[in-house]
Order: sequence, then structure tokens, then C-alpha cells
Amino acid sequence: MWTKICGIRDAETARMVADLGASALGLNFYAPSPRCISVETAGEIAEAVSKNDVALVGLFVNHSLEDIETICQDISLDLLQLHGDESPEFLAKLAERLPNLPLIRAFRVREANLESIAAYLSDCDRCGKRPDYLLIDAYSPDAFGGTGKVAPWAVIQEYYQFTEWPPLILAGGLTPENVAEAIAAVQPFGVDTASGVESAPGIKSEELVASFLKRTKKA
Ligand SMILES: O=C(O)c1ccccc1NCC(=O)[C@H](O)[C@H](O)COP(=O)(O)O
Repeated sequence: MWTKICGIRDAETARMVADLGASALGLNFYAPSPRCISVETAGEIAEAVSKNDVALVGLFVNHSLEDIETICQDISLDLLQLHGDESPEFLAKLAERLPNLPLIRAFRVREANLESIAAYLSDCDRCGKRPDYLLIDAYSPDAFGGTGKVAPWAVIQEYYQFTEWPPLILAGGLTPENVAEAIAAVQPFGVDTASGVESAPGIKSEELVASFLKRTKKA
């Protein structure tokens, strides 16, 4: 099971999470988030985990192509996560400019709006670039992510049985308590959490991260 701990804010936490065995660290460049970091801090984090076998995922919300490209010139990211309203055309242009970086496209779903993802993927096929992974997060009218709200697992699982979608990363309100149940219900490729392993907004708890990763591995 691929595991991403999102919203790492400093080098010490990055080392702790990488040493505990996470597959990926999310570096958040979305200014309104309590988990947002500067490019300088992202550089310190990259340096701190350069010897670990952990992927660095850059998290963007409606950034411009130029902004993403500039950040990628400074930091050696392994994947890009688009968590806003980025269009299929945008994905195609990004893939043209940064062809070696796999794309995770996040969707915030309510009970009934998985149909719109199917339509989005058809548009991607028309534009020439499908996301390499889908991240499905819970919907909130107030925020793009990191809300702690749980996504509708049963609906997601049902959809994945019948469609040829990119590998699924499940997010949204995952905690050490519910992650095993979520994996059993959805059977995703990977899981992602931000607030579910924090002691306060943006502050990762070693105990919660360790417990989350342990229960994920057992599931
Ligand atoms: O974490 C944030 O603050 C955030 C803000 C805006 C867009 C995305 C954000 N996080 C992206 C993630 O990948 C989170 O892990 C995902 O939204 C789940 O968050 P949570 O429900 O807190 O586990």
C-alpha cells in the first residue's frame, strides 16, 4: 500500500515521517493552507530526506504553469499533485513542459458527483494526457483539502469496479482509527492523510503517523 503524509512543514518532521516508512511526503505550496511552505523550506526538506527512499509530491492549487515550473527548477520533486480546478488542457500543457513528472489529479467528491470525473477523463483523452493517479478527497464548500472530512467510500469503490480509471489514492479524513476500514471498503492503490495525523493544524504527531503507517501496512 502506497502511503502519503501530506503537509510536511520542516526538515525534522520530514526525516521522522520518512524514517517511519511513508512512501511519499506532500509539500504544500498553496498559500492559504496552514500547511503551506516556502520554496526554501521545501529545499531543506528535500535535502533532509535525500538518502531516504521517499517520494516528494508537490501540492498545487490553481497555480500557473509558470509557477509550477519555477518551483520544479528549484526543488527536485517526484510527482505533482493538482488539487484545484485544473482543466484537462492544463494537464496536457503541464505534461508537455514537465514530461518526467507523474501527475496526481485530486477530486473532491460528494455522494453523486463521480460522473463528472468520468467526463473529465474523457476530456483528458481528447487533450492527450490522463492523470497518472487520481486522488479522491472529501468535498467541502469552504476548502480545497486538508479538511478532515471523510469521502463516500462505498460510492468510490462501486465506481472503481466498473471503470478503467487511473490508480486510486484515497484521501479525506483518514486517521489511524479508520484507515484499515477505508482500505477494506475501497481497496485503493494508496492512501493519503494530512489532518488525521496531526496534534494541531499543520503539526504532525510522531505517535499518530507511526500508528497510521502501522495500521495501513497491516490492512
Ligand atoms: O492539506 C491542506 O491544507 C490542503 C489545502 C488545500 C488543498 C489540498 C490540501 N491537502 C491535500 C492533501 O493531499 C490532503 O492530504 C487531503 O486533502 C486530505 O486531507 P485530510 O482530510 O486532512 O486528511
